[in-house]
This record gives sequence, structure tokens and C-alpha cells, in this order.
Amino acid sequence: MTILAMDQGTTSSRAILFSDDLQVQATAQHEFQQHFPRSGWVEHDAGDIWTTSAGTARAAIEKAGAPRIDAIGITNQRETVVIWDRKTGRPIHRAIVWQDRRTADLCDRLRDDGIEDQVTDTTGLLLDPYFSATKIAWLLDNVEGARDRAKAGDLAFGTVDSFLIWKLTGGQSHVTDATNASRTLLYDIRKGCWSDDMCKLFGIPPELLPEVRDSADDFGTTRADLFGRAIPITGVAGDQQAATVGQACFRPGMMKSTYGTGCFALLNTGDQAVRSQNRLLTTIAYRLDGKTTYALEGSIFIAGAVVQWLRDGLKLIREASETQGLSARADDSQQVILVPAFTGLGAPHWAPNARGAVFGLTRNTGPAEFARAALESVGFQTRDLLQAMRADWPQADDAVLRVDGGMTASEPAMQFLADILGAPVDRPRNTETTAQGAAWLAGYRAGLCPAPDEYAKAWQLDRRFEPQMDKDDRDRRYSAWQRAVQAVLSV
Ligand SMILES: Nc1ncnc2c1ncn2[C@@H]1O[C@H](COP(=O)(O)OP(=O)(O)O)[C@@H](O)[C@H]1O
Ligand SMILES: O=P(O)(O)OC[C@H](O)CO
Repeated sequence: MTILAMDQGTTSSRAILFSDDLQVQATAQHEFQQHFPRSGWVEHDAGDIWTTSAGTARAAIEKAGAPRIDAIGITNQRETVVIWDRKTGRPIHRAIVWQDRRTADLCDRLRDDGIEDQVTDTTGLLLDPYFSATKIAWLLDNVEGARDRAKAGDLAFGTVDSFLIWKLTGGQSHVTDATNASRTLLYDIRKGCWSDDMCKLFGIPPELLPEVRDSADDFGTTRADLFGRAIPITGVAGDQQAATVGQACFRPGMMKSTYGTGCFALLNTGDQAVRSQNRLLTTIAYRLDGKTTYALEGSIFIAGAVVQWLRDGLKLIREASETQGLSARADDSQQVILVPAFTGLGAPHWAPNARGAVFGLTRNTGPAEFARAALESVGFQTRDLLQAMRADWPQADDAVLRVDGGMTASEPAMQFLADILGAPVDRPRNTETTAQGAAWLAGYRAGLCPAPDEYAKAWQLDRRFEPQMDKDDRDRRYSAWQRAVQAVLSV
């Protein structure tokens, strides 16, 4: 039995074939072009999204010796908006990517109207251009004739999962799953349906919207000519939610944090949609067998990207892994703090105009101290998130943190994370947690993979990082970080 996971990310499309015991059989990856038509705008060609997704799927199947594929799971960059013509399947514009800030003014205006509380109550999100609704509104208002065509039911909106399913099924299915719907600003996360009020507020004709299904459900069957036979699509989740599932964070209080370019932390809060008082997001972690599990989410914009900056910006290293040896040589008597607010600060500050700063420089500060400060900045920011989660939901005190993503290869970064959180950090053996989550969802629905409890038992630890810093030191260092962040916010 073989399951194909299609992982459509911000910079590349990947395909991973899994056996039914969820071992990786083959992978393929293809980067695609990013379009930046103006400052703050980020677009993808939806055609590229489709061809690289289908192409990597074919390549992975070929690499594995063309096994029979029994089910497909899809996981995707979230919030990104595609609108296409239902008759021709042609997108009416490039996809507007989650990072795109073009609707910042619209969000400000809506906030000035005093509606943010209502929006947060319904959707669990904030009025920020990050989410889909204002991007949809922008397309309807800026592509000629789009609003009329949308009202007439001629157009379809989808997040990337939905667009891929449409293409895979040859236009037979216009569907999405609850996790992706929960990122649009249009979905009532407590009632589990599209919200008429939100559609009115953002001016979105409901005719545009896909049908919302569970994360493990029947999403349609692929065109037979694509991969040799018609294959059922039975699992879908946004990539951060798929990683939560892949990490088997099925119990309330379990938390996963993915350290790629940025960092996304999701804390399972069970059947409680916890309303954050600290500007975290309330989101759907997954919906299985009709039952919704919620999460609190915090996003940090710069995690592994700070290491890229050491490499490409400062040219202090040639490869990310060199930070390990370099940071070990840092002078312990120096307390250099780097606040990497290169593109503003994300949760819990949401300060888009903040910019980075370095504190505590001396004449002896050199590359080693910069490398250490860069790795530590990721730990400090995670503590900001955990602190906010603890304030929102007291059970978070006992959270178990499971980490994944490229930056978890960094032993010093993970050790400092445990030290500054004062809590253990678990790194799993499996590094393909996002794709594995999608594969498990598909396999679970198709009857190939075990129920959550059984699947959770198969999760294997690679290394647990135990906190080694004493409490006074931890508190002192964290206070210094907080002062540095306040300084950045006040400039
Ligand atoms: N050994 C390492 N030490 C520190 N950072 C690392 C290391 N290996 C990779 N990274 C960082 O991890 C990030 C890549 O992780 P990945 O999960 O592939 O991200 P994404 O999916 O966002 O592209 C890069 O930003 C890189 O700087
Ligand atoms: O594609 P990634 O891994 O950068 O993830 C993007 C997130 O889903 C955005 O919310």
C-alpha cells in the first residue's frame, strides 16, 4: 500500500511517497518563481503551483518504481488565495500569497470601524493582511468584471489545497478542509460553517466558496490520466496543522513548533476554542470524524531566516550548520541580544513596522557572538509565544514541545530553546512531519492507517533537550530580551 503526500509550500512543491506504516519511499521537490510586483506584494503563478505539484508527484512515483498509489493527502501553504473560472479552470490573476501586505490599509480601515472584536470572536483571527478575506476582496475589486462574475457563480475561490483538488479532479470537486477554511477570516470556527456576517463584512459573494469537509474525508478522485489510474484524495490540512498531526499532538496541552524560514507554534487546546487575550490566533488544529480540535497558534516571521542573514547578509558563514561551531566559541561574558524584526514582529506583538536591532555590543564582539545571538533569538521569541499561551490557557504550563523543521538540526539552538523555556524540547526521528501528517490523514480515511492513539505510539524520539540553565539566569536573560523588544517597539 502506498500513500502520496503532496506538500505545496511557499517556495517549493514537494511530493513524498509513504508506505502504509508511514516510512518514506521516495521524494521529489521543485522550487518555483516568486513574483514581487511591488514592495510588500508577493504573488505565485497558480499554473506553476499546479505544474510543480503534478510534476513532483509523477517524479516521486517514478523514483519509487511506479507503485500503485492507494490514497493522496494534500498539505499546503495556508491563506494564499486563488480565484479561477469554473468553466475554463483558468485563474483570473496570479495567486496572492499569505506574505502579501497589499491589503494593510483596508485592514486598518476595518479596524478603525471597530469590528476587530466581532471578527476575532467568529474566526479566531485578527484583522491582518496575512489572512485570505481581504486578498479575495482585492481581486474582486481589481480584476475587471470579477465581482459580477463572482456574484453570477462563474468564479471559484480556493486556498491552494482547494485549487489543487480542482485541478487533480478535472474540475469535479470544489472543496477544502476545516483547517484551511479556518485561515480565511470567513469561517465560523465554533459553528463549523462559512459565516454570512463575515462574507457581508468583507464583501465576499458566498457563491465563490468551496464546500468544507473534515481533514480526513473524501475530497474527490484524480483524473485517471494524471498518475495512471484514478486515485482518491482522502486527506487535506494546512501545512502547520498537518505538522501538528504528523507530530501526533492529539492531546490537549501538546504543542509543536516548526522552525523553517519562520516559526509556527500550535498548542492543542482540545475541544475548547480558547479566545486569546494576547493576540495569538485561535485556529482549527484538525477535524476528524466530525469532531473539531482547536489550537492556539503563534507565528514568528524570522527563525531559520536569521541564519540565512548571517550567511547571505553578513557573510559570516558559508553554511547554516557552521553556526554550531561558531556560536560555541562565543564569549560567555558578553550578553549580545539580536532582535530579528527584519520584517516586523509577529505574534504576540504584531508590529509590522518594527525593525531589527542588536544590543550589548563591545569592542570584543565578533562573528561568534553574532552567531550565538542569532540562534538565541529564536528561543527568546518562542518563549514570548509560550508565555502568551500560558496567559491565555493555564493548562499550557505543562505543555510538551515537539519541534521540527530545518533549524532543529541546530543542537545549540534547541538546547537554548529548552534552557530559556525551562521545559524539555523533543525532536523526533522523523523529519518529514508535515508530509507524514497529510499521509496519515489520507491513510486514516482510506482505512490504511491506524486510529490516532495507535499512530501516536509510533512517534519516535530522536533527542530530548533538557533545560540546564538555572532559574535566576533564565529569568535575567529573558528580562534582558524583553527590554530589548520594548526598545525595538518604541523606536
Ligand atoms: N544546522 C543548522 N543550523 C541552523 N539553522 C539551520 C541549520 N540547517 C538549516 N537551518 C535553517 O533552517 C531553515 C530551512 O528549514 P526548512 O524547514 O527547509 O524551511 P522552509 O520550509 O521554510 O524552507 C533555513 O532558514 C536554514 O537557515
Ligand atoms: O509554506 P510554508 O512552510 O512557508 O508555510 C506557510 C504557512 O502555512 C503560512 O501560514
